[in-house]
Amino acid sequence: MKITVVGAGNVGATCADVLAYREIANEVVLVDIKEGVAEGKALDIWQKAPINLYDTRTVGSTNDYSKTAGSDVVVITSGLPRKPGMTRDDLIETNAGIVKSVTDNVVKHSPEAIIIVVSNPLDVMTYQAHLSSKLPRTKVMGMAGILDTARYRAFLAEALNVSPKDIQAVLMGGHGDTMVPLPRYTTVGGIPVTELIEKDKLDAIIERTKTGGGELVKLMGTSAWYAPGSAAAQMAEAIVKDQRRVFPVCVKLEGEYGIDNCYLGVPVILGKNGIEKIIELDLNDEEKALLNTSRDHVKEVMDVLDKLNSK
Ligand SMILES: NC(=O)c1ccc[n+]([C@@H]2O[C@H](COP(=O)([O-])OP(=O)(O)OC[C@H]3O[C@@H](n4cnc5c(N)ncnc54)[C@H](O)[C@@H]3O)[C@@H](O)[C@H]2O)c1
Ligand SMILES: O=C(O)C[C@H](O)C(=O)O
Repeated sequence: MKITVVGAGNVGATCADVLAYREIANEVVLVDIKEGVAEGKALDIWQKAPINLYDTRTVGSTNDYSKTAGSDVVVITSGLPRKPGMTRDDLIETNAGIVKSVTDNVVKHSPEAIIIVVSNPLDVMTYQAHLSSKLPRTKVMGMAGILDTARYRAFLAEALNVSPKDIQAVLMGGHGDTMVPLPRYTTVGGIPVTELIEKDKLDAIIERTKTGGGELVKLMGTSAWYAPGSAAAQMAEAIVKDQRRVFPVCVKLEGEYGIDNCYLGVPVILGKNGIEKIIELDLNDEEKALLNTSRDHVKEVMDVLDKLNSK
């Protein structure tokens, strides 16, 4: 199996490292536009192999997509990260151009690849990759839900003083402040979370989750990479190993949840064909209203992208 990661910055290099040391693929190709950076990071990861004991080959490339040919999965992380004071949507103009050109190159050399988009604004960059690649919606998806649920699970584990391994959760909607964590679908070792934590504490955790990306941007001056890179690698693993894992993933909705032509995070089964199935939960009125608010926001940003593309 061969996986390409485009963008050898913080998220891309972390993702490539996880793919390599966990031996998720035989070959990982890292691509960047900055001369030598991808080659250097790929070499550094390869030199870690004798220490951490793995045999995944890591290859770097400065914008030479012939090295990516025949990839099974391509993770797109190229693009600007936000700085303090910015929203993810502020990145749209620059990152749309980058995602468009990268996707064109990816598809030329790996027409069968499944594409996982990470660049922000996530839902709309997934739309851009879908437009550029012309691939079916099952093969173009965005990573955000695994990261957002991981933040929610980590905060809950801390509050309850339990292992994060035992917290299961579903989160839906766009990757922004309108995301929709679902306490009704959150369990701790099988026990509904609402039986273990007071409502005000849970509400505070939900609010912290919604702004979890911004919390890190404020602390570091740029956005997060360890959890995002690992989350993208986990999606690639589910695909190349045909694991049929159930994850929240950004996908184009075509009528599911009563929503049409919008890229939103929903629970799916992820396997060798990409999105194997979209799982439709029976949401209550309050949850549906929150999801529709999230849809409205993403649709507005999709419209901005359509206008940029028609210039
Ligand atoms: N979906 C999510 O949950 C999530 C999480 C974290 C970061 N992100 C997003 O991922 C993106 C990358 O974040 P980062 O922290 O790794 O940024 P970074 O600046 O560390 O890395 C980005 C890399 O992309 C490269 N690049 C730019 N244009 C390119 C092109 N045309 N071809 C190839 N490479 C190109 C840059 O040279 C740089 O090395 C940002 O847009 C960020 O907002 C998304
Ligand atoms: O917050 C950001 O800008 C990056 C990413 O979307 C995140 O949630 O960490």
